[in-house]
Amino acid sequence: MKIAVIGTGYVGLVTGASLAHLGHQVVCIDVDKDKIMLLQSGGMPIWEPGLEDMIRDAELKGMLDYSTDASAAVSGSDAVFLTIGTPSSESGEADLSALWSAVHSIAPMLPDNGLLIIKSTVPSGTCEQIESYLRKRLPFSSRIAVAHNPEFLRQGSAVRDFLAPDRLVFGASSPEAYNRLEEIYAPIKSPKIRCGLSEAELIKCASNAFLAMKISYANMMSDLCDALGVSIDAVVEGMGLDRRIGSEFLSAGAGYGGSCFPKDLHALIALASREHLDMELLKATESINRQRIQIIIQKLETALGSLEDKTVTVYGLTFKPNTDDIRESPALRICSMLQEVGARIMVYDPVVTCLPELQVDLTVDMYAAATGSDCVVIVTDWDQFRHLDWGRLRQVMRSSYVLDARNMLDTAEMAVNCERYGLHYMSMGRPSITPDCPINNRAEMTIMT
Ligand SMILES: NC(=O)C1=CN([C@@H]2O[C@H](COP(=O)(O)OP(=O)(O)OC[C@H]3O[C@@H](n4cnc5c(N)ncnc54)[C@H](O)[C@@H]3O)[C@@H](O)[C@H]2O)C=CC1
Ligand SMILES: O=C(O)[C@H]1O[C@H](OP(=O)(O)OP(=O)(O)OC[C@H]2O[C@@H](n3ccc(=O)[nH]c3=O)[C@H](O)[C@@H]2O)[C@H](O)[C@@H](O)[C@@H]1O
Repeated sequence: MKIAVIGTGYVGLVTGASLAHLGHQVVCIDVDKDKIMLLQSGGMPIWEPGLEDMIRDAELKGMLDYSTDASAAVSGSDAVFLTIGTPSSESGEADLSALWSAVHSIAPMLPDNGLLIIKSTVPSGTCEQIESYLRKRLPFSSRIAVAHNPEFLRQGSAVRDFLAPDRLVFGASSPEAYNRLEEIYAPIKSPKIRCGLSEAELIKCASNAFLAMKISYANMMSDLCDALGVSIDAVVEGMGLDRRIGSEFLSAGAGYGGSCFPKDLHALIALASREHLDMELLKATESINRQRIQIIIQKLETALGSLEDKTVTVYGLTFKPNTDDIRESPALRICSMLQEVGARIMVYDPVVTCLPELQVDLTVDMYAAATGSDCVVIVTDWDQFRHLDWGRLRQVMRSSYVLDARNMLDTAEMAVNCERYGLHYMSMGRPSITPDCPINNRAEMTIMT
């Protein structure tokens, strides 16, 4: 099929490349001329595992192209995907201005029998409004269909998630639209759900809100674990084995960030408030998430005393590992709060190596970033932090504290490192480890099969 993808960001580029990989002829379109020029000249605007190889392969086969001009690609298309950003507005509602601007500009280009597929995350009711706009605007509107096909990929595993999703959601109001979506995704064998436009929109927002709520639940429990001296690891492992609960998205730590959970929660709360509904559970989810940063600062102050004039090393800037995205990253909030309390900050991230707007020392070497430091705080769980040379780290540091704000390190291994190198290891909802205090055995759980 001939497919135009409008909006070549994280979702648009992955969607375009994956659809080309599945055998469709795809043109990715964006208003950002620099981005399109970069792609046309073989560059990559984002860093996402597996994406570049798939793009090069599709380009070689002549299945993937880029343009700033939507007209030819849209008018000759069997389907147009809209993958435009829907950020938070000041009121918390989704800002749909860029999406509507694209709808207005491509409406006259849509072919008779065309299919416009909204992939952006939008509040319930948006796609019906787009459909009725097109009906009024276009002469042959009865034969143009609108569909909503929300995207559930995660950054860092976007290609895998796109090609093997847990489910595909097809929201539409005509059999033709469902059938075309089935054709587009025919090679993907995941369960396919057919529903109305508004139901599809709500499936997406409710799913993100539920996942965020699960994370905040784990974080709330980790605070209780800290107070009781109990290990959150054993608690969530024991909870997660209950299939009704499941073990994913129960990792306690610095809280969720990224371009989606925070803004999708705001948008859902704002949508409900228009209907005079107070989404208390979601408000509590947000509040618990906000408190994570304060809790991290308190842990540092308990260990080091006043942070004024202390040097703190922040490991990880991105909102999660395996992406270069720093949108709404907890690390940025930790850096600004550390600055507020007068600490000097040194930062290392494996991918983000330059960020002029952040007034901190950013180095490209993990150990250089820790030199003279009073505490290393792991904020993003990049795999390479699992393989740190703890002896070398302790040698370059001024003091001996490590705060693992993602609970990514194995406590038994850290007990050995603490004893060997004189480190003090802290984490979130797990007993601290000091050089002279071996691991608390209550934290260990053995699963007998
Ligand atoms: N980032 C993610 O992991 C996921 C995002 N989503 C949703 O997908 C949507 C897109 O998100 P991202 O890809 O992260 O956004 P993004 O900000 O990375 O990309 C959006 C792109 O649209 C372009 N654009 C804006 N107006 C345009 C227009 N009129 N014509 C052509 N291009 C235009 C921008 O220049 C930008 O390149 C959002 O609704 C988001 O909530 C859904 C699932 C996952
Ligand atoms: O709508 C979206 O944009 C996407 O939002 C999330 O994907 P993403 O934000 O890319 O990444 P996640 O893996 O969900 O992580 C989000 C944040 O939660 C944090 N997190 C995740 C899991 C966990 O157990 N604990 C935790 O703190 C991560 O560190 C990260 O900051 C959803 O997982 C995707 O299904 C959805 O498509």
